[in-house]
Formats: sequence, C-alpha cells, structure tokens
Amino acid sequence: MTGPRLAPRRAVRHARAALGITWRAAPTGTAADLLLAILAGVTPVLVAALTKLVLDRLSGGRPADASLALLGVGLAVTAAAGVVLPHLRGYVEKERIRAVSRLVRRRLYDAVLRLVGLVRLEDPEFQDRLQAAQQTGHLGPTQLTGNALGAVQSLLALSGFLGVLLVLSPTIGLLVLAAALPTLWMQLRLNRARVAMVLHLEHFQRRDFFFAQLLVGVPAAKEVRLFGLGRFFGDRMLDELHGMHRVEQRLDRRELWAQGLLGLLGAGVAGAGVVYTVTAAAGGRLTAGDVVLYLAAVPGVQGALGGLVGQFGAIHQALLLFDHYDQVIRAEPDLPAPPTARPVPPLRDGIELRDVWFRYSPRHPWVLRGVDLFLPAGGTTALVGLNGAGKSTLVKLLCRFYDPERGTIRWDGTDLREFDPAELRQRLGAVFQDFMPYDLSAAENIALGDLDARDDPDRLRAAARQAGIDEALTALPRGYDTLLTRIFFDGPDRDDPQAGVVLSGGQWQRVALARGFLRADRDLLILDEPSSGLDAEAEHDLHTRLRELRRGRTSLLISHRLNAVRDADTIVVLADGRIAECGRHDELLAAGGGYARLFTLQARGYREDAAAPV
Ligand SMILES: Nc1ncnc2c1ncn2[C@@H]1O[C@H](COP(=O)(O)OP(=O)(O)OP(=O)(O)O)[C@@H](O)[C@H]1O
Repeated sequence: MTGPRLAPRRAVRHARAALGITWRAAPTGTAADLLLAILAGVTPVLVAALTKLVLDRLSGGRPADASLALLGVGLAVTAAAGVVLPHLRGYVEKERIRAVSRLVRRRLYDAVLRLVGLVRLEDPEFQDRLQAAQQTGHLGPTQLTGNALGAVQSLLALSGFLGVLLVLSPTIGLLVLAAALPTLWMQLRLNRARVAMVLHLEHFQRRDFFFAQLLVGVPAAKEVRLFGLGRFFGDRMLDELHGMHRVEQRLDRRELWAQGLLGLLGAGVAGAGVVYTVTAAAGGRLTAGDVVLYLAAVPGVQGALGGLVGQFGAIHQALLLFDHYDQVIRAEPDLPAPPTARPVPPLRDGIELRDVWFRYSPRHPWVLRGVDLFLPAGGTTALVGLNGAGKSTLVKLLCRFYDPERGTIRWDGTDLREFDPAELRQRLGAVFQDFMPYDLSAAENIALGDLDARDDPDRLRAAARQAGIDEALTALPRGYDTLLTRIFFDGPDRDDPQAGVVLSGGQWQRVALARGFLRADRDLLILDEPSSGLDAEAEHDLHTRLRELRRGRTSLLISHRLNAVRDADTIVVLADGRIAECGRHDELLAAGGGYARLFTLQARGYREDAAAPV
C-alpha cells in the first residue's frame, strides 16, 4: 500500500489552520497543556538524575545531611508530579477537544449553509468529502495539537536522556541512538501505510454503514421484510466488514514482524549496554547511580523516540484527514453572487422564463431545452407533464437552487441572478413533492414554514385549518405539542404511548401543506403535487380551499390529476424539455393534443370505475 502524500505547502497550511482552530477554541487550555507537556517531558529525566544523585550519596559513605534530605524531597515531589501530570493533561486535553469539536462543527455547518444552491450538495464527490469532514473534521485540530504537544514532551525527554547518556558514556549513548534509527525508519514506513489504510477504509466504512442502516432503520424495514432482503443486505454488510478486516490484518501482521524484530534489536543493544555499565561499575569506573541512570535512560530514549515517530505519524494522518474538512470549508459558492445584489421587489407583472436550457451537469442529459413561459402575477398556472418531463426541475430553477445553463428567468424583468437568493426565497412559498417530515412536534413542523410564527398558535392553527389537519392535530394526546415521532424518547416517556405519534402518509402531506400555507401571503406559492397522498374527497376539498386562499395571488400548481388543475388560469404542458401546449382547460381540450388525450384517459378511467360493479 503506497502512502498518500500531501504537498509540503498544503501540509503547512493545514497545520497552521488546524492549530489556529485549536488556539481560537481553547486558548487557555492549549497554553496550560503546553506547560504541562513541558513538565511531563522533563519529569522522567529529573527523576532518573535525582535517583542517581541519591544513590551516589548513599553509596559514597558521606553522612546524611540536609542536602541529602533535600534531594530525597526533590525526588519525591518530582516522582509525584510524574504520577499526577498525565491525569491533569488528560483532563485539559478533553476540555480542549470538546471546545474544538464545537468550533469545528459550527464552521462546517456555516460553510454548508453558504452553499445556497444544490449543485455542490448533489455532487457525489463533494457529498463523500462532506461525510468524511463530518466524521473526522475535529480530528485534524485535536489530533494535530495533541500530537504536537506529545512531540514536545517526547523531544524534551529524548534530549534530556540522550544528554545524560552521552555525558555518562558517549559510546553507549551513540549505540542507543544507532539502535533506535532502524526503529525510526520502520515506524515512518508503517505510519504511512497506516494513514493509507485509514483513507482506504473510509469507503468500506461508508458502505458498511449504508447496509447496516438498511437493516436496522425504519425507512427500508417494510421492503426488507416483504422482499426477504435481510440476509442479502446482511451478507453485503459482512462482505464490507471482512474487506476492512483483511486490510487491517495485513498491516497488523506487517507491524508485528517489524516491531518484533526491532524490539529484539533494541533489547540486544540495551542488554550489551547493561553488561558494559555493570562491568564498569564493578571495576570502579562507574557508580551504582550511573547504572540506575543508564537503566532508566535506555527505555526513556527508546520510548521517547518511538513516541516521537508515532506522533509524527499521527500528525501526518491528522493533516490528511483535515484535507477533507479544509476543502469543504473553502468550497467556492455554488451559485455566482452579484457584487451588489438588487432588492427583490414585490411581484407586479410576472415571472418570465426566456429560452431556458438546463441539465444537472455536463454529464447529464438536457432536462429543459428552451422553455419559454410566463407566470402572470395574480394568476394560477398549472404545470403538467409525464414523469420525468422536468416539472420539479423547473420549480427548483424558480427557487434558484440552480441557474439555467442558457437563457434567463426574470422577476418583473430582472434576472434572478441579480438577487440575493435568500431574499428571493423570502418572497416564495413552496410545498415540494418530496416534502420533509421532521421528527419534531406538530406545532414545530408547521412553524418551520415561517419561524416568526413559532410563538403564534393562532397562525399555526389557521394554516393547519387551511390544510384540513387542524382537527386531527388538536385530537392528538398533547395537541399541537405532540411529537410526530417516537424516536427521541428516553426515561418514562419511552413507555408512554401518548408521548409521540406516527402520522399516516396523507396526514403528513397535510402537515407539509400547512407549513407551506404559512407562506401563502408570499408573492409566489409553488405547490408540487400537493394532493398526491390525499383521498379524493380531501383532494377536492383542498383545491377548493386553495382557490379561495390564492385568489388574486400568483401560484404554480403541479399535479398529475388533471381534474385538480382544470380551473387554473393557464395550463402548461411540458414535454421533451419544452412547452408543448399552453391555454385554458377548454381550449386545450378543444385543441385535441396531449393534454386532451391524457385528460380523456383519466376521465374514462373514473367513468369506467364508477360503472364497474362493486
Ligand atoms: N438532482 C438530479 N440530478 C440529476 N438528474 C436529476 C436530478 N433531479 C432530477 N433529475 C432528472 O431530471 C429529469 C426531470 O426530473 P423531474 O423531477 O424534474 O421530473 P418531473 O416532471 O417532476 O417528474 P415526476 O412527474 O415524476 O415528478 C429526470 O430525468 C430526472 O432523472
């Protein structure tokens, strides 16, 4: 497995950014941790040196005096510090990690919210990066800082012990250093392989998570059971897990061999040193204290060197992981913003699509191929067409989730590109075909349509009444405060059947409609298949209410049930990416085109149903 590389300039930029995040998130904690790391680095060297001095004094035959007592106290205090310091560092580090996680997460979501369109979010490569950034974003700064501080500690311990060894016996000092060099080289190689493995495993992990979610999650539960897919997905999940484990095992074996051999080499050198120091002490060339100092210094040097290499490896890994986060944070805006956005005026004339061409990316086919359409202010336009004709795509362009590749969409003559998208959307209301059921209370589910209405129960109820769901919500165990989910419960609430409820598909659609109706006063209301989940009576009821609600206002209605759109001021048929027909219901019927054919087909279906014996 070849190791992934990060260009040096990029690595330095990431290191600065990651350390900057740590400093901004927890300046005091980071400074305290640095101080503690320095103390932790010098403590073992001090303990070893003081032990040698005490032993030398004791074996030197001089009577005990105050200086020996002082050495003893110094040794006790330093040894105690050696015990306490790791715990203190552990606490400070956890505080720092929590602060960094909060800051990293806030910045990540701020960056995602800066993407006002959908292009980047729908790009699979960006999604992949985003997932990785969500999972590992905090590891960059925390791992980098933790290991940089660890490296400071290791460097201090290493230089302290090496200094002592070189003073004591330069030969042994150099021997220990030489014995550590192969370890250093091998560790660096292993580190690179481990980083490569972590990145390689990300893909396995995501697929493993996907299959696991299918098995345990509610959304797929019905199909998994009905189609008997449990074993199939389970096997796929285990394949991914096996794949991961095989990669890990290969590296673990390599590490085992390398570390075993290098451990033996290190032990050999250390053993030779012990023989030398003991012989020298027996011959009077070294003291008993020197022997103890040597015995402490050899593992100290080897440990510090190993630690240092491990820390550099972890820093390398942290920088690579930070790359995902950095790229998400630095993502360019997905929709060009005008240097100075024009204010969005109330709609007076209408919205005009002029020769609009659109495809989701150059890799995708054209969806819209020169659409010319005018949505007059104050009128209801219905958009119909076969599955995949591009109706929802046109809606997304009106909301400026994307820009047309060619042509323009004009709001009272001004290109939508000249507006700030957030301000434009303030003037729109919409109920999307794939509306979102939120695991929140009924009131919150509606209020999300206009957060200003959060504390205005009358407005929420009025919207619910218009969507025909007020009665059902009032009858819930806790009325509008009832949670429309059973996911977030713990404690006594878990067993309380009143705590949360599950709505039917049609009821959810009405809640989504109520959310949309909170914005019924906006300049344009878009309803994409608002009644697909409603029963026939409810659908009729809804469209009657809609007509009253939207009288004199601009709306765009999409529906496959042509009976529901027959009263629209204009009906537009989208086919092959263009406007194929346009007119009032009677005109289109008389024209005998695609609309007339579809309408007749649907009407005949109803008539035949009615005529069929029950
Ligand atoms: N995010 C996307 N990325 C790529 N292609 C897409 C995306 N969304 C839709 N499409 C494609 O664009 C075409 C038009 O889809 P769209 O959803 O606009 O059709 P529609 O008329 O609303 O269909 P339906 O009546 O089934 O809701 C389809 O071929 C679809 O596969």
